[in-house]
Amino acid sequence: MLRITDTSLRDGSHHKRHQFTVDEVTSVVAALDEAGVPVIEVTHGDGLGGSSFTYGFSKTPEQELISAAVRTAKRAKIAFLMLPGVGVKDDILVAQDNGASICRIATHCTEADIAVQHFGLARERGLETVGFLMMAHSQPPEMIARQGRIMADAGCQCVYVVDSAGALVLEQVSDRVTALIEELGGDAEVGFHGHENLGLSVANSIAAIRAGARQIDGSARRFGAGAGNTATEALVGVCDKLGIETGIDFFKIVDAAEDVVLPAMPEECKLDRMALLMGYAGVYSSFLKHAYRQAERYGVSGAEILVQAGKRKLVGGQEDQLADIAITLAATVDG
Ligand SMILES: C[C@H](O)CC(=O)C(=O)O
Ligand SMILES: [Mn+2]
Repeated sequence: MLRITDTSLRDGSHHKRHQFTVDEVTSVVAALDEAGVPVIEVTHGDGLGGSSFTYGFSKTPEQELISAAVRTAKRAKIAFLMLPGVGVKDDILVAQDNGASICRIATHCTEADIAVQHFGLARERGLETVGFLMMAHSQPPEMIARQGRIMADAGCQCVYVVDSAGALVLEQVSDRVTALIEELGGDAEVGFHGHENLGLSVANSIAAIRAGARQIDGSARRFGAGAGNTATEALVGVCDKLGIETGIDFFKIVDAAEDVVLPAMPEECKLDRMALLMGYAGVYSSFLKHAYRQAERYGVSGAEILVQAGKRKLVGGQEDQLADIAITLAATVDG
């Protein structure tokens, strides 16, 4: 059976500027769990320890949100995300003490080696592990495969191709999934995490599944960074039609997305000019809200900030450079 992880309570945190409340998390987890979603990810958008000046402060401490999710879920496992250096090893232990059972560790797709200790610790403590190779569009399949090998050797049980910029197009997804499967040869499963910036997240997820991916991320109502993620409810419907078993009830997930998740969103995730530009220029989806903020602050074009971010090939963690770009643009306009 295909395993779908719903990440609306983690990737959606970017879209909500990390303002989730315990009540929202409780109602979303209850609805997703009732629909049969097997894994629900809950964390600050930038993972454990993300609440900061760089990424934006959380309204509610994420460990409280994780505890609330664990208390609420009757069947679903609760996962958390961590980026080595943003979160630290102790954060993993606290999340486990709070009842989370899946540790998802994300690195830029050329830097898997920074996660070796974290995978080791997670496995030693009996956590299930998932590895995220972020910005996977920026490297060819062979590099993704090499980096996946580092993660698997460190104890990662499922390596994800993460299309952080929503920039991958169909075969570019399956090529990367195939390269990973060939490299890992059963040492770890392969997964896919999509973004909707070029309108392809469901199609890309199906391409990944057809290439052999066994775990796929969705977000109910696409609640995620940029134009959002693969809509869990749409993915479930498409899988039903293709005879791919997910264990999720289509009618219940459609209701959950509309009646419970949508009210927790500040607004729908839009496939608008800014989001399309991100997919086209290969810009990290989580930069969207930061680009809006810097555009407003310095009176410059948000779209131009994103284009420049693409030219500079910025990666997650370089959010401060968006301010730098905005200041440079403002100086150019003034001069
Ligand atoms: C920390 C990022 O938001 C992880 C992610 O969801 C992505 O790269 O996409
Ligand atoms: Mn994402």
